[in-house]
Amino acid sequence: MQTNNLGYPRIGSNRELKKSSEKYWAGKISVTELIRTGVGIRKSNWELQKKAGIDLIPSNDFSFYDHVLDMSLMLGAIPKRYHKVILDKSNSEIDLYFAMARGYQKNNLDIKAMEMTKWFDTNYHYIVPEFTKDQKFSLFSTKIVDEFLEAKNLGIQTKPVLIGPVSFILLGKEKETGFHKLDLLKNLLPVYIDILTRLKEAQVEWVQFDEPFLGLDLDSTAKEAFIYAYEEINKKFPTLKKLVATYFEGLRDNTTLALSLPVQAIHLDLVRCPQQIDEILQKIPSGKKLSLGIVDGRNIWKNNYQQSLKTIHKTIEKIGEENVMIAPSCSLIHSPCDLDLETNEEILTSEIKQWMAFAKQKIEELASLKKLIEKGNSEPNTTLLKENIKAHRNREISDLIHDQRIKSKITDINLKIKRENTFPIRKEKQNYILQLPILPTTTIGSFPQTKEVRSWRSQYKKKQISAEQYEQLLRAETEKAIRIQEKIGLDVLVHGEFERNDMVEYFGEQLKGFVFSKNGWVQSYGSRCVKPPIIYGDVSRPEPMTVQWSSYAQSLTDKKVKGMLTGPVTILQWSFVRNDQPRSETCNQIAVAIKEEVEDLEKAGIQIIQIDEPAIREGLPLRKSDWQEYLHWAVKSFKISSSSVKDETQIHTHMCYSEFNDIIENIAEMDADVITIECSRSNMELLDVFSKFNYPNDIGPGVYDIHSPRIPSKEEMERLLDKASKVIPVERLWVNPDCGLKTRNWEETEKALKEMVLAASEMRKQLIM
Ligand SMILES: CN1c2c(nc(N)[nH]c2=O)NC[C@@H]1CNc1ccc(C(=O)N[C@@H](CCC(=O)N[C@@H](CCC(=O)N[C@@H](CCC(=O)O)C(=O)O)C(=O)O)C(=O)O)cc1
Ligand SMILES: N[C@@H](CCS)C(=O)O
Ligand SMILES: [Zn+2]
Repeated sequence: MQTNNLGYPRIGSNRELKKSSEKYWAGKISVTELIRTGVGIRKSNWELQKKAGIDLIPSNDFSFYDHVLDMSLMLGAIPKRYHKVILDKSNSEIDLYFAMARGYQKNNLDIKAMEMTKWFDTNYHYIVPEFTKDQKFSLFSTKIVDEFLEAKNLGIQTKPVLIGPVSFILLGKEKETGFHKLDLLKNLLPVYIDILTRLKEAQVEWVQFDEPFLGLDLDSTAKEAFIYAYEEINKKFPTLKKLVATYFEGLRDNTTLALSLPVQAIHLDLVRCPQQIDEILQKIPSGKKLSLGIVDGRNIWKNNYQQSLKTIHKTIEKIGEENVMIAPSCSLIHSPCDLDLETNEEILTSEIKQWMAFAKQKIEELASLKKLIEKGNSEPNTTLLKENIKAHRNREISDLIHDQRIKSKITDINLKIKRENTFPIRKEKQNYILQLPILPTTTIGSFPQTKEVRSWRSQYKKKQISAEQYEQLLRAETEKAIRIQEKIGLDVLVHGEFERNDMVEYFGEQLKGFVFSKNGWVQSYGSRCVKPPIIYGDVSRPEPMTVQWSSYAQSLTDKKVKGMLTGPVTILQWSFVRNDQPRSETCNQIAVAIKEEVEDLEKAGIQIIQIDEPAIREGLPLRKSDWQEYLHWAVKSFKISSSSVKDETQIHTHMCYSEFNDIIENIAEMDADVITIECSRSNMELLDVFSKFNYPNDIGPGVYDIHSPRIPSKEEMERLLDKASKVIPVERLWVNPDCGLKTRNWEETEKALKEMVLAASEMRKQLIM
């Protein structure tokens, strides 16, 4: 039996990659230094896995920004607009790469970044490959071969990882009409053959092809594409060991297809879909290897050895030990690096820590399971097993987890899940109270999280400044934000969220049932990381969480200040969630906590409250047949949090990164008085579905992209508003950016918002004429 890893976190255990990349972008270090950081991270990752005893160690799992973008570069899928970047001789391959990821504004060039979207149902974002009708592919980057040789020079034989040809195409977007992206497969395969030829020459033994789409609903064209692609590859490389990795879902109706592919091994996600193993074992052709994804790559809980051993033994019995690999369920890029770095008892107590495993510990778990299989119950293996059983038993009976009062709150039949009156009645009452102009202007909540703001928090956490000093600094920053918003002329103000390290972590820190890591960073996109809170027990709200900030901001101005909360589904989705009860139950508990906060904000006189739910779409199961069950509890949780206010209180929600076509009815069912959405990058196309469905409530389509430092002009926003007003009646339109402004600086923010307010007033004038 072999241990197999699908991918290791590439940010470095102290976020070395983030720090280095940001310095490189700021011109503070050279390309050589940046590359050196990459070399260091790869070396340490490979050595760690080798030392732990992993048999199949991945290479090419490192990326300077995103592994899908790496593939586009490798395959020469470089959109024409970036070709000018290569023509500038002072630029290297990595500058072209970053231009595609982040846009390029230099030397009289102004090129927008490629689109970014969510990686399946995770909080990781990838750069979307772009395809044209006459798309050509050719080997552009040899990174995969170079990194294999780099490891080999260190004496480590690795298994290069790449995205399989079908998933690569399915991840991309057709930038023109008149063709189907899978038509491109025939042109793409010769480049895969070229890469595999070079890898074979370099004496690669195993190659991992990631094909996560095998876990999704596939039409017949996609199914045929899988067969065609792997038959073509196998014709050329019959003896090269090919492992097709599936993850994030079970194979279900694609089982026969996946097992029929002419490859030596298939990887299964047995955490998401443990039950698939029985069908697979019945259908697997003899001699094919199975990689059992039994260690959870998406969560931080310790593996249950007894359960894993049962699955491994069952598989060995059926297909023989020589055909079995054990692995994490998916790449470990979704796990934080190393639990051993969590040494602060005040942040993470040893009682809870003993229930957990980060990436390094998951690697060690695989090695331990292998020992337990190979050497049976002899010492020291019995100790390994006993310790694991003890940790699980300790968690099961811990007093920290269960709270009967919380359990009864969520089953309370008096819990309101519907507003008192319908939207038209509420709107009339809100108009009367709020007295807002037509096309009201607002922002999504956060204002620049400057270096200073972050360093105050860091000093406060390190006890270098007192709680009073920290609060005073944040109050001053909040007042500054209020004055700036007043000067710009926005209609509905926000307090700016300066007190928040992150829109989820901040709430987690104040809720019971959550713990935190100090260094448990996970890549979100490029150099941006998040530190997901860990939900270990029943969730409740001991005290108000945001009321003092919203009330303070409201006390500074006559304009309305919007209260700002993160919704239950987003808190759930962007946390590591307990695995001892259904997610829906945890979500309901968070919903009750948010409801209590909403009620306290209302009592404190806050008349507009926004409950952000940017992750509601991301949480949608990958298989359509599972959608309704999820949507039922997700929407209900939002409604629990938002329905107990009076008609006059205006509830907003905000969603970014969302493709609403499939779920528009459920969005309508959430019944927020106002929804703000990301829209500018799609040129308002996202609004079509709201219009087609006759979405009944108010909408604020984002009129500019906050991910870019570019300042939008008044005219371009007017054009977008004009376009929006053709599909949504102006009485129901709001004017706002796409998302929060925390990643921008003040200069960009002020300039862009001034233009936005001017665009709105221009539109109002035209309406009067
Ligand atoms: C809206 N988005 C979010 C997602 N998920 C979340 N959990 N939160 C989100 O907001 N998913 C979808 C999108 C993804 N977008 C982003 C955007 C920006 C970031 C980001 O900027 N991340 C920061 C880390 C933010 C944070 O937690 N900051 C902390 C700690 C800051 C820190 O590094 N401190 C230093 C010391 C600093 C000093 O002394 O000057 C340290 O601890 O070493 C804070 O502000 O306190 C990032 O840096 O990557 C993420 C996702
Ligand atoms: N209120 C949050 C939402 C981000 S999705 C912000 O403005 O950053
Ligand atoms: Zn957003």
